[in-house]
Amino acid sequence: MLDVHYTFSALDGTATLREYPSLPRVETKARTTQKQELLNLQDHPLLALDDITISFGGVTALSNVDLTVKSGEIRAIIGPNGAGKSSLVNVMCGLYRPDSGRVHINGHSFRQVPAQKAARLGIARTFQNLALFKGLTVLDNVTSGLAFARRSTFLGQAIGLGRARREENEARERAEQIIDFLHLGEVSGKLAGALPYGLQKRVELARALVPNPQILLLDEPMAGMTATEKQEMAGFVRAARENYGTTIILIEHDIGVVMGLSDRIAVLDYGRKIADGTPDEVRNDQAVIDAYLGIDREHDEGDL
Ligand SMILES: Nc1ncnc2c1ncn2[C@@H]1O[C@H](COP(=O)(O)OP(=O)(O)OP(=O)(O)O)[C@@H](O)[C@H]1O
Repeated sequence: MLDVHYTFSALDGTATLREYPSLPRVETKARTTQKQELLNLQDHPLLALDDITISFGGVTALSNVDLTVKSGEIRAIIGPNGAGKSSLVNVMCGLYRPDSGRVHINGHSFRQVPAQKAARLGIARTFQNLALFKGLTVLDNVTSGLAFARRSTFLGQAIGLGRARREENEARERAEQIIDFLHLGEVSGKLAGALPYGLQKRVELARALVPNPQILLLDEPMAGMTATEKQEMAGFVRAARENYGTTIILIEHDIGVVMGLSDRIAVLDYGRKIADGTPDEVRNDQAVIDAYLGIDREHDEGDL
């Protein structure tokens, strides 16, 4: 059962023990070396963002953001609307090129992650808005998640011979396994577009899981769901980590779900990372409380 209980009652103003202290801003080599040492201390994170800044016109969506993601953890990114969460995920998967900073994935370092190679780097993602093939069955949608992993040529696939036929069968088998895993067996032959919204979101999760990604980016996987659907989805996300060892990075607005599901949470506000730590650390962080409640500290000394 998920712990989805979250209140602001534990506001005792305790200073947050950040897991990774922020580094003094020292330019050039000294800073790079310090950063490297810090990264090494963190169990060799599977993914690390190093000093990412990106602007759109006059809007700075992300400002000097650092983030590490350890192998096998469930890592949430939260923050008010417009805080920069989607931009951060778009930088991780190569949709956005930051103005400065670097992305480190599994020993590779990029200014811009090559989006077309994201699958080969072990990254899969889901989108904020559903992006299913509504006129295809659930099974076909889930199988399509392996399209980039297959090695046979388009012509070979079209005429269904040799390696292409074998890959097709393997893809179906793998899709069926994931469909069972996510309890979608009963709707496997139905058109995705005809399913209730909550199930469509689960089909999206299935399609993202089918290539067995090392890192799964979930952009608001529970948006628009009922409380029960959210709990089910949270259970499946956790099960994916337990069963397949998938490292999960998720953006989610429902703080209760995030607190119960995540190992560590990074909080963004106006493009800056204002807190980073365990759910308990973040829950008690005054900057986080202020960001969410919109408190102006100079003018509000009273109790909450
Ligand atoms: N492609 C883009 N073009 C122009 N502005 C953008 C683009 N992507 C993001 N932004 C701007 O960057 C800022 C951060 O947006 P982003 O979508 O990353 O925030 P968010 O935290 O995901 O917000 P929400 O919770 O509302 O989805 C916003 O001001 C947004 O308008």
